[in-house]
Amino acid sequence: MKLNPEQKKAANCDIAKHVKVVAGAGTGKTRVLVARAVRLATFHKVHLREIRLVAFTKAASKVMNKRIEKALGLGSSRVATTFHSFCMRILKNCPQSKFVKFTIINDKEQLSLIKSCLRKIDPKSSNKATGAVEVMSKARLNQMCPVQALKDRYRFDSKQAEQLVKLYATAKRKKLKFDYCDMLLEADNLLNNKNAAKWVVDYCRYLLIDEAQDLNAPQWSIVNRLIASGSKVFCVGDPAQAIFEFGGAVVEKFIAFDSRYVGTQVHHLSKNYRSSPEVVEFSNWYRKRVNNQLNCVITTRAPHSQPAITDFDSLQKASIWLTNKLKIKQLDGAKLSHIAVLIRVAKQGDVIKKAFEEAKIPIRKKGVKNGVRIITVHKAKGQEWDTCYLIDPRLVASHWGAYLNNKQTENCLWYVAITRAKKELVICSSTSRQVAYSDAKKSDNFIIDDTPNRLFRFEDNSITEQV
Ligand SMILES: Nc1ncnc2c1ncn2[C@@H]1O[C@H](COP(=O)(O)OP(=O)(O)OP(=O)(O)O)[C@@H](O)[C@H]1O
Repeated sequence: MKLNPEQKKAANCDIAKHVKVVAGAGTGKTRVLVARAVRLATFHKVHLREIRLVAFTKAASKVMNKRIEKALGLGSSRVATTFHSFCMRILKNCPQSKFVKFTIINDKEQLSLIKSCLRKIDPKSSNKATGAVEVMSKARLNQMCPVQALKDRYRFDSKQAEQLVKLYATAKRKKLKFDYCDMLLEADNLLNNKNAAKWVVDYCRYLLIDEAQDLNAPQWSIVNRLIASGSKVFCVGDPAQAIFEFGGAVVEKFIAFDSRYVGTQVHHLSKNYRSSPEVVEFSNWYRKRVNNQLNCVITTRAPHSQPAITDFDSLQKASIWLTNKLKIKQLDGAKLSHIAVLIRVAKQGDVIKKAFEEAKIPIRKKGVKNGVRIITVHKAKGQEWDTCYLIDPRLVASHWGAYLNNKQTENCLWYVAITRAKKELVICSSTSRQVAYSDAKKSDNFIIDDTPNRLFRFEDNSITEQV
């Protein structure tokens, strides 16, 4: 695996120390993480069983396992895993665990379980099922009281809220099921037992963590307990890409990691291997908006085209314009699988999908490889495409302000979105529509509207070409 000198220094540094790699998008953090795992196994002869690489999604862990396999020539490798399956493995296999028979509840089971609990406390409230699970999980992950959270959100009285929390917990236990939140919290509980922690450390003497800026409080607690029992941590992350605040992520813990564990080696990577200089210049401006202290990056890529912003007053119009653009690209022989449309909420995707389907533009899904990817910014994290179209969150039918995060998280989301583009970046914006951050006034400018003119070109929103 090719590494530049900075990357090599990080991947090969002292294995007796904790390491933190903090760097911008596209600088090869994931590559360094995989290189570290390979180095541990080859140069230091660490048994693969003792190396655990924690990725943010199943897809990311699959890619990492493939790369490790390629480098080590193994038949199969399970070094990389998600945090949740790591916890599940601990709970199922650790001799001190009481949960060896438990399995993960799937979305359908969870919904029907919570609905039946809601029916018992108030037959009219079963429509609150999806929201109620989210509210309870978020509160638990943020170490807040789920009863209070339910009361605040749904105006349940204390008795009803308490009853719901209890009924749901008992129903899950009875069925020997865990939800995602239980897995983290129970694994964390288990590791409070020193013997259990010692047993687990044998399977993660070297704990490598991707996207560490998005770890939540229980995940950090697990990491801290493992460190206390002897694990050495190598974590990579980027505070400008902290986009999972709603899931309880605490970026401050990643920022403070080296102060908490004195002696931690800190590395920075400055070269971007993903995006053209125009995209990098554009994204560096956003990076500074997130945090002026963060280092900007320089690129190794060839120039391409300046990012474009096109203005629309409705999502329908933007979808038709996009359809036309993609037809032209298809005629020019572009591979549709190298193109992504990045949306904020699934509802935006429904409108765009409908327009593409009517125009017979293939959309990437199971069985369709050469199709355009329509994907939320959250899911797009860690991925890259030649061309990215970004859809302004203001371009939705109604309630457009309701789901926006606070300003800081919005800035991070834009940084993540922009930095997925390798060559071409087009923003379908809507300056005529207002937007409200959760922590600011409606009259506040949305981040895109503040972008300096020198960093982008305006693109006409009319459909001129006949396709
Ligand atoms: N030394 C290198 N030589 C060639 N290509 C590289 C090098 N380092 C990274 N790359 C490529 O750059 C791209 C970005 O790398 P990677 O995904 O590891 O970055 P990242 O820092 O994890 O990005 P993000 O923060 O966006 O997830 C990938 O296509 C990767 O293969």
